[in-house]
Amino acid sequence: MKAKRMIRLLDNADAAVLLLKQDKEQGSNLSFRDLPSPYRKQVLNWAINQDSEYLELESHRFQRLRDKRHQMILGHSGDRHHLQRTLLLKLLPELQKGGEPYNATASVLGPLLGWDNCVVAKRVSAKELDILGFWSHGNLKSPQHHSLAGNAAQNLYEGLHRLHQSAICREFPLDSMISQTPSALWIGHRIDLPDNHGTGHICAWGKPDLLDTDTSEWLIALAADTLGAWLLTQSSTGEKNYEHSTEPRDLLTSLPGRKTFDLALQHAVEAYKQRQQDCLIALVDIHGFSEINNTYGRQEGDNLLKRLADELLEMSRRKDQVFRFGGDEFMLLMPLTKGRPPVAKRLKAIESNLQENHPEFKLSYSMATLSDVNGSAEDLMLKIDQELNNFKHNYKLN
Ligand SMILES: Nc1nc2c(ncn2[C@@H]2O[C@H](COP(=O)(O)OP(=O)(O)OP(=O)(O)O)[C@@H](O)[C@H]2O)c(=O)[nH]1
Repeated sequence: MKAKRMIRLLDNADAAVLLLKQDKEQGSNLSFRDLPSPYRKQVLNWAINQDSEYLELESHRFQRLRDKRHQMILGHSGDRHHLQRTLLLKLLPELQKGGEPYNATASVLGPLLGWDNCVVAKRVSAKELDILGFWSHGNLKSPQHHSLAGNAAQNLYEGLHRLHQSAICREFPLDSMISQTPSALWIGHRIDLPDNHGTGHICAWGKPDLLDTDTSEWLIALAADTLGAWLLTQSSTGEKNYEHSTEPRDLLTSLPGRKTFDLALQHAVEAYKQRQQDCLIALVDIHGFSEINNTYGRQEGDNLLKRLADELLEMSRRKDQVFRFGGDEFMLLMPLTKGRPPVAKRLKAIESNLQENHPEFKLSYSMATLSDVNGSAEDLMLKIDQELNNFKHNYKLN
């Protein structure tokens, strides 16, 4: 077939096509002619003067087919709008089906990326990963459990300011998944939820087949955000199934009481186990409150309890909860986002506010996080009780 007739046939193809005969341009289709002129020059220069199998330009990857005299150059577009649409149109129904979401993400993202391997992992503890989605050379593999130590993704979870990373596989000889392909490129992206940075990560390694590295990174980030958003909707609908307390609020302070605290702590423990959502619990007690009652009368004691309840609510963020645990004891439950909130400093400020009317007013307090006690509610209560006793004991000594 004559070159011109052939090229006319390819005019409506999405791929950009350029035909050369003995290094002379024979024709090109519309998609090729639509490319910016510097691109076209670069492609022509590569086709004539260079031998590499592929040429990657910002949004295209060019490949050549040749015999002794002819060359056909084919350019595939890594058009991001198209990729975004494809990812979302495939991934959302897959997630909706209700299967394992990490695996669903790997099953859609793997073929779309076209790298040899694509992993979607969940961090199950500070030191361990579950590889729940593993797409490798065209197949989905069974889940695996891995230690985070030595894993290429380890840096993504450390410090948490590094959302994205790329490296060469040989840099991670201890990572058994990628050590077989030492010269391959590895790229990874962390999955973040608003209250839980580092829920998991997505990575790909091997030879990029369809997309250039930039586009792959961008697509992985999009998949990570989509999966993160999905996990978030699941966890909030999950919370709707939680048992709610029917305990009436405390009449004096309007705060929820001890039974509600027990339930809230149970929920916090579940969130810690499922999503590694850590939480700080603080027990706050008025030091020598019976003395205050005796000196100023119970009415004044009541007023003080109300003031303290208001101050504790004021120092709390939207996600924190304050409970009247009983008598002059209050409990704070604070999901952790960026490290520990300065609870002791805030309690000192409350103390000095209330000392304006009652110079003898002092608070005793103790606190612990779920991660301090490996997620055990019982150990947490024991720890904060013990520490409160120590605190009070120290007051008496001073
Ligand atoms: N005004 C008032 N007092 C209360 C209320 N509930 C409990 N109390 C009093 O709070 C006091 C708590 O006593 P303790 O647990 O010994 O506490 P404390 O005197 O602060 O002693 P330490 O905590 O060891 O410093 C008791 O005197 C109770 O009668 C209330 O609703 N209003």
